[in-house]
Amino acid sequence: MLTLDRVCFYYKKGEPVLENLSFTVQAGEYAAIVGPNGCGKSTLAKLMDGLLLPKEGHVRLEHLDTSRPAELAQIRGRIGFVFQNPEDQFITTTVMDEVLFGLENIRVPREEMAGRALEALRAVQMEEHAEAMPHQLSGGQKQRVAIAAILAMRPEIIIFDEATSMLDPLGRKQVLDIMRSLHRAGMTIIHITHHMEEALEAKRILLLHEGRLAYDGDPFRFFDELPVADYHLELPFSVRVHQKLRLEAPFHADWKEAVRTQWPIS
Ligand SMILES: Nc1ncnc2c1ncn2[C@@H]1O[C@H](COP(=O)(O)OP(=O)(O)OP(=O)(O)O)[C@@H](O)[C@H]1O
Repeated sequence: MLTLDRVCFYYKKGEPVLENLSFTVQAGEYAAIVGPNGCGKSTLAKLMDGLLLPKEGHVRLEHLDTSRPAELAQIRGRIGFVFQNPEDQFITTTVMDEVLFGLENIRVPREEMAGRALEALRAVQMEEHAEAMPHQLSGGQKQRVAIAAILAMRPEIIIFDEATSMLDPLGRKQVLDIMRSLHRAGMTIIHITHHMEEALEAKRILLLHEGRLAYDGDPFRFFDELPVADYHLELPFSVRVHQKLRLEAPFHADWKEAVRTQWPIS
């Protein structure tokens, strides 16, 4: 359970980015965090992972608190972070080394390392590329390697911060499929995204607006009841079709009635 308790954050005093933010993400949840550009989504993600510390309030993973230096490393070990640009994370020369590097950092016993790395590469269908150079892979493959490097460390929560935004449709689909299957396997997924189609995948949507939570709940109610355009967000295609059909439903009802009166079944 990851809890934000009255979190306030600013980069520059007097210019708050997040104000008095409180919510809890339960183990096994799949939550999307959405909001207009610059509303503080990435800042929130970094606070959740302990990359940034709140100016006021607390971020806790169960009883561990990011503001206690002795507990921060434990929290960071239990939460994985996938960035927008996987290349920012690559520092070694092969895919396998990239995954092993993370394991070395968290001091996994040497005899366990190769097995864990292979298992993680298999989970993202990249084991055949273990000896490839990361920089020669496609965008989607690079992001899958970045995910494997995180998976090998066996986190409980993975935060995807705009992790699909640089990918082509196929790469995006592959990463979304991985997120879905990780969620099915019990992993807690926090997905920060601009893409409302992707947000629809989540079971819960949190909308950030002007440093506060403007919505926290079901994705269907979110798209149905909220003036989504007011937040500079686009409705997913499927929701637009659904709303259009619903608007036209009276016409269809009349049409059926007209058919029934014109050609009554005797
Ligand atoms: N390192 C930084 N130093 C100073 N200000 C920053 C820094 N990082 C972000 N900001 C500012 O904090 C605010 C929130 O930024 P953040 O990147 O968290 O928003 P976001 O919702 O993720 O944006 P986007 O959707 O454009 O990625 C913005 O006004 C941004 O300019």
